[in-house]
Amino acid sequence: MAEEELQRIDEKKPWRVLEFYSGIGGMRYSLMASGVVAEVVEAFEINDSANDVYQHNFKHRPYQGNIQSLTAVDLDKYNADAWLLSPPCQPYTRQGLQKQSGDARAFSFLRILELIPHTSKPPQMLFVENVVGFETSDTHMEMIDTLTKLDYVTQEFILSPLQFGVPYSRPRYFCLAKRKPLPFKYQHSNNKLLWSPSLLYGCDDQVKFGKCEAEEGLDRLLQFCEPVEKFLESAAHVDGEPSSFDDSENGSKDCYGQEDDSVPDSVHQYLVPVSLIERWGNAMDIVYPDSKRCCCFTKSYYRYVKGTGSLLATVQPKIKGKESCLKEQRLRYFTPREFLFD
Ligand SMILES: C[S@@+](CC[C@H](N)C(=O)[O-])C[C@H]1O[C@@H](n2cnc3c(N)ncnc32)[C@H](O)[C@@H]1O
Repeated sequence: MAEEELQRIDEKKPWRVLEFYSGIGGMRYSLMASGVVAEVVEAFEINDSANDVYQHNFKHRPYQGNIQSLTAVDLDKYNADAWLLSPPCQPYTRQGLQKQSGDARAFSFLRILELIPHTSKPPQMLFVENVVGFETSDTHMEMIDTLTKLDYVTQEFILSPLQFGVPYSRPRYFCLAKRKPLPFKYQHSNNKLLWSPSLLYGCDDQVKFGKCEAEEGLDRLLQFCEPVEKFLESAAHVDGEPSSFDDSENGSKDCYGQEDDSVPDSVHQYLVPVSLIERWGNAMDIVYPDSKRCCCFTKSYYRYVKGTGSLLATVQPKIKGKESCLKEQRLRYFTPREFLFD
Protein backbone atom coordinates (compact mmCIF):
# COMPACT_ATOMS: atom_id res chain seq x y z
CA MET A 1 0.00 0.00 0.00
CA ALA A 2 1.33 3.41 -0.91
CA GLU A 3 2.70 5.51 1.98
CA GLU A 4 0.31 8.38 1.35
CA GLU A 5 -2.70 6.06 1.73
CA LEU A 6 -1.76 5.09 5.27
CA GLN A 7 -0.96 8.71 6.01
CA ARG A 8 -4.41 9.78 4.96
CA ILE A 9 -5.96 7.47 7.55
CA ASP A 10 -3.45 8.47 10.23
CA GLU A 11 -4.06 12.14 9.72
CA LYS A 12 -7.79 11.63 10.20
CA LYS A 13 -8.67 13.20 6.88
CA PRO A 14 -12.26 12.30 6.02
CA TRP A 15 -12.46 8.77 4.67
CA ARG A 16 -13.75 8.63 1.13
CA VAL A 17 -16.58 6.12 1.25
CA LEU A 18 -18.58 4.25 -1.42
CA GLU A 19 -21.97 2.91 -0.37
CA PHE A 20 -23.15 -0.05 -2.47
CA TYR A 21 -26.82 -1.17 -2.34
CA SER A 22 -27.59 2.10 -0.58
CA GLY A 23 -31.39 1.57 -0.30
CA ILE A 24 -32.78 4.36 1.86
CA GLY A 25 -29.36 5.02 3.39
CA GLY A 26 -29.19 2.93 6.56
CA MET A 27 -25.45 2.41 6.18
CA ARG A 28 -24.87 6.12 5.71
CA TYR A 29 -26.91 6.87 8.81
CA SER A 30 -24.84 4.39 10.81
CA LEU A 31 -21.64 5.88 9.47
CA MET A 32 -22.76 9.33 10.62
CA ALA A 33 -23.84 7.97 14.01
CA SER A 34 -20.48 6.24 14.47
CA GLY A 35 -18.74 9.61 14.56
CA VAL A 36 -16.16 8.57 11.96
CA VAL A 37 -14.94 11.52 9.92
CA ALA A 38 -16.05 10.37 6.49
CA GLU A 39 -17.57 11.56 3.26
CA VAL A 40 -19.81 9.32 1.15
CA VAL A 41 -18.46 10.11 -2.30
CA GLU A 42 -21.04 7.98 -4.13
CA ALA A 43 -23.89 5.59 -3.46
CA PHE A 44 -25.16 2.91 -5.85
CA GLU A 45 -28.75 1.67 -5.94
CA ILE A 46 -31.01 0.34 -8.68
CA ASN A 47 -34.38 1.09 -7.08
CA ASP A 48 -35.99 4.38 -8.02
CA SER A 49 -38.19 4.71 -4.93
CA ALA A 50 -35.29 3.92 -2.58
CA ASN A 51 -33.30 6.60 -4.37
CA ASP A 52 -36.14 9.11 -3.85
CA VAL A 53 -35.97 8.46 -0.10
CA TYR A 54 -32.17 8.57 -0.06
CA GLN A 55 -32.22 11.87 -1.91
CA HIS A 56 -34.76 13.25 0.55
CA ASN A 57 -32.60 12.12 3.49
CA PHE A 58 -29.18 13.16 2.24
CA LYS A 59 -29.73 15.68 -0.57
CA HIS A 60 -27.80 13.43 -2.92
CA ARG A 61 -29.30 11.05 -5.48
CA PRO A 62 -27.39 7.77 -5.70
CA TYR A 63 -26.01 6.56 -8.99
CA GLN A 64 -28.98 4.64 -10.35
CA GLY A 65 -27.95 1.50 -12.14
CA ASN A 66 -27.04 -2.12 -11.84
CA ILE A 67 -23.96 -2.61 -9.67
CA GLN A 68 -23.18 -5.64 -11.81
CA SER A 69 -22.35 -3.33 -14.71
CA LEU A 70 -19.70 -1.32 -12.84
CA THR A 71 -16.12 -1.67 -13.97
CA ALA A 72 -12.82 -1.32 -12.13
CA VAL A 73 -12.22 1.94 -14.03
CA ASP A 74 -15.58 3.27 -12.80
CA LEU A 75 -14.64 2.51 -9.21
CA ASP A 76 -11.09 3.81 -9.47
CA LYS A 77 -12.28 7.29 -10.21
CA TYR A 78 -13.74 7.67 -6.70
CA ASN A 79 -10.39 7.00 -5.05
CA ALA A 80 -12.30 5.54 -2.08
CA ASP A 81 -10.81 4.36 1.21
CA ALA A 82 -13.80 2.34 2.35
CA TRP A 83 -16.63 0.42 0.70
CA LEU A 84 -19.90 -0.27 2.53
CA LEU A 85 -21.93 -3.13 1.09
CA SER A 86 -25.36 -4.49 2.04
CA PRO A 87 -26.14 -6.83 -0.86
CA PRO A 88 -29.54 -8.52 -1.29
CA CYS A 89 -30.18 -11.09 1.41
CA GLN A 90 -32.83 -13.21 -0.33
CA PRO A 91 -30.26 -15.78 -1.61
CA TYR A 92 -29.37 -16.63 2.02
CA THR A 93 -32.56 -16.26 4.08
CA ARG A 94 -33.68 -19.30 6.00
CA GLN A 95 -37.23 -18.98 4.64
CA GLY A 96 -36.03 -18.72 1.02
CA LEU A 97 -34.71 -21.25 -1.50
CA GLN A 98 -31.12 -20.65 -0.32
CA LYS A 99 -29.68 -20.76 -3.81
CA GLN A 100 -26.81 -18.62 -2.52
CA SER A 101 -24.32 -17.80 -5.32
CA GLY A 102 -26.64 -19.57 -7.80
CA ASP A 103 -29.30 -16.92 -7.20
CA ALA A 104 -29.19 -14.09 -9.74
CA ARG A 105 -29.53 -11.58 -6.89
CA ALA A 106 -26.08 -12.63 -5.65
CA PHE A 107 -24.34 -11.96 -8.97
CA SER A 108 -23.63 -8.26 -8.50
CA PHE A 109 -21.86 -8.85 -5.17
CA LEU A 110 -19.77 -11.64 -6.69
CA ARG A 111 -18.92 -9.24 -9.50
CA ILE A 112 -17.76 -6.58 -7.03
CA LEU A 113 -15.51 -9.14 -5.37
CA GLU A 114 -14.07 -10.03 -8.78
CA LEU A 115 -13.39 -6.36 -9.50
CA ILE A 116 -11.34 -5.61 -6.39
CA PRO A 117 -8.03 -7.01 -7.70
CA HIS A 118 -8.52 -5.10 -10.94
CA THR A 119 -8.85 -1.71 -9.30
CA SER A 120 -5.69 0.37 -9.26
CA LYS A 121 -6.28 1.18 -5.59
CA PRO A 122 -8.34 -1.44 -3.74
CA PRO A 123 -10.26 -0.08 -0.75
CA GLN A 124 -8.42 -0.21 2.55
CA MET A 125 -11.58 -1.08 4.43
CA LEU A 126 -14.75 -2.99 3.67
CA PHE A 127 -17.92 -3.36 5.68
CA VAL A 128 -20.44 -6.02 4.61
CA GLU A 129 -23.85 -6.63 6.14
CA ASN A 130 -26.24 -9.51 5.50
CA VAL A 131 -28.67 -11.94 7.09
CA VAL A 132 -27.76 -14.81 9.37
CA GLY A 133 -27.17 -17.69 6.94
CA PHE A 134 -24.79 -15.70 4.78
CA GLU A 135 -21.87 -16.85 6.94
CA THR A 136 -22.39 -20.48 5.88
CA SER A 137 -22.97 -19.74 2.18
CA ASP A 138 -20.72 -20.33 -0.81
CA THR A 139 -20.84 -16.56 -1.44
CA HIS A 140 -19.26 -16.04 1.97
CA MET A 141 -16.59 -18.60 1.13
CA GLU A 142 -15.88 -16.75 -2.10
CA MET A 143 -15.71 -13.42 -0.25
CA ILE A 144 -13.27 -14.67 2.41
CA ASP A 145 -11.16 -16.39 -0.23
CA THR A 146 -10.93 -13.21 -2.33
CA LEU A 147 -10.19 -11.00 0.67
CA THR A 148 -7.51 -13.32 2.05
CA LYS A 149 -5.76 -13.49 -1.33
CA LEU A 150 -5.79 -9.70 -1.48
CA ASP A 151 -4.21 -9.32 1.96
CA TYR A 152 -7.27 -8.33 3.91
CA VAL A 153 -7.81 -9.31 7.54
CA THR A 154 -11.41 -9.81 8.60
CA GLN A 155 -13.40 -9.67 11.82
CA GLU A 156 -16.89 -11.12 11.53
CA PHE A 157 -19.85 -10.78 13.86
CA ILE A 158 -23.43 -11.88 14.29
CA LEU A 159 -25.05 -9.16 16.35
CA SER A 160 -28.53 -8.11 17.38
CA PRO A 161 -29.82 -4.68 18.44
CA LEU A 162 -30.67 -6.37 21.78
CA GLN A 163 -26.93 -6.38 22.49
CA PHE A 164 -26.91 -2.59 22.22
CA GLY A 165 -29.87 -1.90 24.50
CA VAL A 166 -32.48 -1.67 21.73
CA PRO A 167 -35.57 -3.88 22.31
CA TYR A 168 -35.48 -5.42 18.86
CA SER A 169 -34.57 -8.97 18.03
CA ARG A 170 -32.87 -8.83 14.63
CA PRO A 171 -29.55 -10.69 14.48
CA ARG A 172 -27.50 -9.81 11.42
CA TYR A 173 -24.15 -10.80 9.96
CA PHE A 174 -21.40 -8.15 9.71
CA CYS A 175 -17.91 -8.38 8.24
CA LEU A 176 -15.19 -5.80 8.80
CA ALA A 177 -12.15 -6.11 6.54
CA LYS A 178 -8.91 -4.12 6.57
CA ARG A 179 -6.10 -4.41 4.10
CA LYS A 180 -2.66 -5.06 5.56
CA PRO A 181 -0.75 -3.30 6.96
CA LEU A 182 -3.76 -1.43 8.36
CA PRO A 183 -4.35 -3.08 11.75
CA PHE A 184 -7.47 -3.71 13.80
CA LYS A 185 -7.29 -2.23 17.26
CA TYR A 186 -8.05 -5.56 18.94
CA GLN A 187 -6.33 -8.21 16.91
CA HIS A 188 -7.42 -11.25 18.91
CA SER A 189 -10.70 -11.14 16.91
CA ASN A 190 -8.85 -11.33 13.58
CA ASN A 191 -10.30 -13.86 11.14
CA LYS A 192 -12.93 -14.99 13.64
CA LEU A 193 -16.72 -15.01 13.66
CA LEU A 194 -18.00 -13.72 17.00
CA TRP A 195 -21.49 -13.51 18.50
CA SER A 196 -20.75 -10.67 20.85
CA PRO A 197 -19.48 -7.13 20.29
CA SER A 198 -17.47 -7.18 23.52
CA LEU A 199 -14.13 -7.76 21.81
CA LEU A 200 -14.74 -4.73 19.60
CA TYR A 201 -14.44 -2.74 22.80
CA GLY A 202 -11.42 -4.65 23.99
CA CYS A 203 -13.26 -6.40 26.80
CA ASP A 204 -14.91 -9.73 27.29
CA ASP A 205 -17.85 -8.57 29.34
CA GLN A 206 -20.25 -11.39 28.64
CA VAL A 207 -22.68 -10.03 31.19
CA LYS A 208 -23.20 -6.88 29.18
CA PHE A 209 -22.84 -8.40 25.74
CA GLY A 210 -24.07 -11.98 26.06
CA LYS A 211 -24.41 -14.29 23.13
CA CYS A 212 -28.02 -13.49 22.44
CA GLU A 213 -28.92 -16.86 20.99
CA ALA A 214 -28.43 -18.63 24.31
CA GLU A 215 -31.41 -18.54 26.64
CA GLU A 216 -29.53 -17.33 29.70
CA GLY A 217 -27.60 -14.82 27.56
CA LEU A 218 -30.89 -13.42 26.32
CA ASP A 219 -32.18 -12.99 29.87
CA ARG A 220 -29.06 -11.08 30.81
CA LEU A 221 -29.28 -8.89 27.73
CA LEU A 222 -32.84 -7.93 28.49
CA GLN A 223 -31.71 -6.45 31.80
CA PHE A 224 -29.72 -3.88 29.86
CA CYS A 225 -32.37 -3.22 27.23
CA GLU A 226 -34.44 -0.08 27.12
CA PRO A 227 -38.24 -0.64 27.12
CA VAL A 228 -40.20 -0.22 23.90
CA GLU A 229 -41.79 2.98 25.24
CA LYS A 230 -38.44 4.77 25.01
CA PHE A 231 -38.76 4.48 21.21
CA LEU A 232 -42.39 5.53 20.81
CA GLU A 233 -43.43 8.77 19.21
CA SER A 234 -45.58 10.73 21.62
CA ALA A 235 -49.09 11.10 20.22
CA ALA A 236 -48.48 14.78 19.57
CA HIS A 237 -45.49 13.99 17.46
CA VAL A 238 -46.94 11.32 15.24
CA ASP A 239 -46.61 12.71 11.75
CA GLY A 240 -49.73 12.95 9.68
CA GLU A 241 -48.29 10.54 7.12
CA PRO A 242 -50.88 8.79 4.99
CA SER A 243 -51.78 5.32 6.19
CA SER A 244 -50.14 2.62 4.13
CA PHE A 245 -52.33 -0.21 5.38
CA ASP A 246 -55.85 -0.94 4.38
CA ASP A 247 -58.22 0.31 7.04
CA SER A 248 -61.10 0.66 4.66
CA GLU A 249 -63.23 -1.63 6.79
CA ASN A 250 -62.70 0.85 9.54
CA GLY A 251 -63.94 3.91 7.75
CA SER A 252 -63.19 7.14 9.53
CA LYS A 253 -64.16 5.79 12.92
CA ASP A 254 -61.87 4.04 15.35
CA CYS A 255 -61.30 0.32 15.31
CA TYR A 256 -64.34 -0.23 17.50
CA GLY A 257 -66.59 1.56 15.10
CA GLN A 258 -67.04 4.44 17.52
CA GLU A 259 -65.96 8.02 17.51
CA ASP A 260 -63.20 8.41 20.08
CA ASP A 261 -61.98 11.93 20.76
CA SER A 262 -59.19 10.71 23.05
CA VAL A 263 -57.28 9.27 20.10
CA PRO A 264 -55.66 11.96 17.93
CA ASP A 265 -56.26 11.65 14.20
CA SER A 266 -52.56 11.11 13.66
CA VAL A 267 -52.68 7.94 15.77
CA HIS A 268 -55.97 6.73 14.35
CA GLN A 269 -54.39 5.62 11.16
CA TYR A 270 -52.18 3.18 13.06
CA LEU A 271 -54.95 1.41 14.98
CA VAL A 272 -55.43 -2.21 13.97
CA PRO A 273 -58.91 -2.76 12.50
CA VAL A 274 -61.06 -4.90 14.73
CA SER A 275 -61.86 -7.23 11.84
CA LEU A 276 -58.16 -8.07 11.58
CA ILE A 277 -57.93 -8.74 15.30
CA GLU A 278 -60.91 -11.06 15.12
CA ARG A 279 -59.50 -12.96 12.17
CA TRP A 280 -55.77 -12.99 12.86
CA GLY A 281 -55.48 -12.30 16.58
CA ASN A 282 -53.93 -15.71 17.24
CA ALA A 283 -51.09 -15.03 14.83
CA MET A 284 -50.33 -11.52 16.15
CA ASP A 285 -47.19 -10.76 18.11
CA ILE A 286 -48.24 -8.33 20.83
CA VAL A 287 -45.84 -6.15 22.82
CA TYR A 288 -46.44 -3.56 25.54
CA PRO A 289 -44.78 -0.21 26.25
CA ASP A 290 -42.70 -1.87 28.99
CA SER A 291 -41.70 -4.84 26.81
CA LYS A 292 -38.05 -5.30 26.05
CA ARG A 293 -38.35 -7.02 22.73
CA CYS A 294 -39.98 -6.67 19.33
CA CYS A 295 -40.10 -9.06 16.40
CA CYS A 296 -38.36 -8.21 13.17
CA PHE A 297 -40.35 -5.79 10.98
CA THR A 298 -40.56 -6.72 7.31
CA LYS A 299 -41.64 -4.80 4.26
CA SER A 300 -45.06 -6.53 4.45
CA TYR A 301 -45.82 -4.96 7.85
CA TYR A 302 -49.14 -3.09 7.46
CA ARG A 303 -50.16 -5.53 4.70
CA TYR A 304 -49.97 -8.88 6.50
CA VAL A 305 -50.02 -9.75 10.16
CA LYS A 306 -48.26 -13.09 10.53
CA GLY A 307 -44.50 -12.86 10.98
CA THR A 308 -44.18 -9.29 9.70
CA GLY A 309 -43.54 -7.48 13.00
CA SER A 310 -45.00 -6.74 16.43
CA LEU A 311 -48.13 -4.79 17.31
CA LEU A 312 -48.33 -2.47 20.29
CA ALA A 313 -51.06 -2.80 22.92
CA THR A 314 -51.89 0.73 23.97
CA VAL A 315 -54.16 -0.38 26.80
CA GLN A 316 -52.42 -2.68 29.23
CA PRO A 317 -54.68 -5.44 30.58
CA LYS A 318 -54.31 -6.94 34.06
CA ILE A 319 -53.00 -10.11 32.50
CA LYS A 320 -50.79 -9.39 29.52
CA GLY A 321 -51.10 -11.43 26.36
CA LYS A 322 -53.84 -13.22 24.55
CA GLU A 323 -55.59 -14.46 27.67
CA SER A 324 -57.04 -10.96 27.86
CA CYS A 325 -59.38 -9.70 25.17
CA LEU A 326 -57.21 -8.37 22.35
CA LYS A 327 -59.85 -6.00 21.10
CA GLU A 328 -59.78 -4.22 24.45
CA GLN A 329 -56.03 -3.81 24.33
CA ARG A 330 -56.42 -1.28 21.52
CA LEU A 331 -53.70 -2.61 19.30
CA ARG A 332 -51.84 -0.32 16.99
CA TYR A 333 -49.11 -0.65 14.42
CA PHE A 334 -45.75 0.89 15.11
CA THR A 335 -45.21 4.03 13.04
CA PRO A 336 -42.45 4.04 10.39
CA ARG A 337 -40.31 6.27 12.60
CA GLU A 338 -40.73 3.94 15.55
CA PHE A 339 -39.70 0.76 13.83
CA LEU A 340 -36.73 2.42 12.23
CA PHE A 341 -35.73 3.23 15.84
CA ASP A 342 -34.13 6.58 15.06
C1 LIG B 1 -30.53 -5.33 1.67
S1 LIG B 1 -31.03 -3.93 0.77
C2 LIG B 1 -29.94 -2.69 1.36
C3 LIG B 1 -30.60 -1.80 2.33
C4 LIG B 1 -29.81 -0.56 2.65
N1 LIG B 1 -28.62 -0.82 3.41
C5 LIG B 1 -30.69 0.44 3.40
O1 LIG B 1 -30.31 0.98 4.42
O2 LIG B 1 -31.82 0.67 2.93
C6 LIG B 1 -30.37 -4.25 -0.83
C7 LIG B 1 -30.57 -3.11 -1.80
O3 LIG B 1 -29.80 -3.40 -2.97
C8 LIG B 1 -30.51 -2.98 -4.12
N2 LIG B 1 -29.98 -3.81 -5.23
C9 LIG B 1 -30.12 -5.14 -5.37
N3 LIG B 1 -29.44 -5.58 -6.44
C10 LIG B 1 -28.85 -4.48 -6.99
C11 LIG B 1 -28.01 -4.29 -8.12
N4 LIG B 1 -27.66 -5.32 -8.89
N5 LIG B 1 -27.58 -3.05 -8.40
C12 LIG B 1 -27.96 -1.99 -7.60
N6 LIG B 1 -28.74 -2.13 -6.52
C13 LIG B 1 -29.19 -3.35 -6.21
C14 LIG B 1 -31.97 -3.24 -3.78
O4 LIG B 1 -32.83 -2.41 -4.53
C15 LIG B 1 -32.00 -2.92 -2.27
O5 LIG B 1 -32.38 -1.59 -2.05
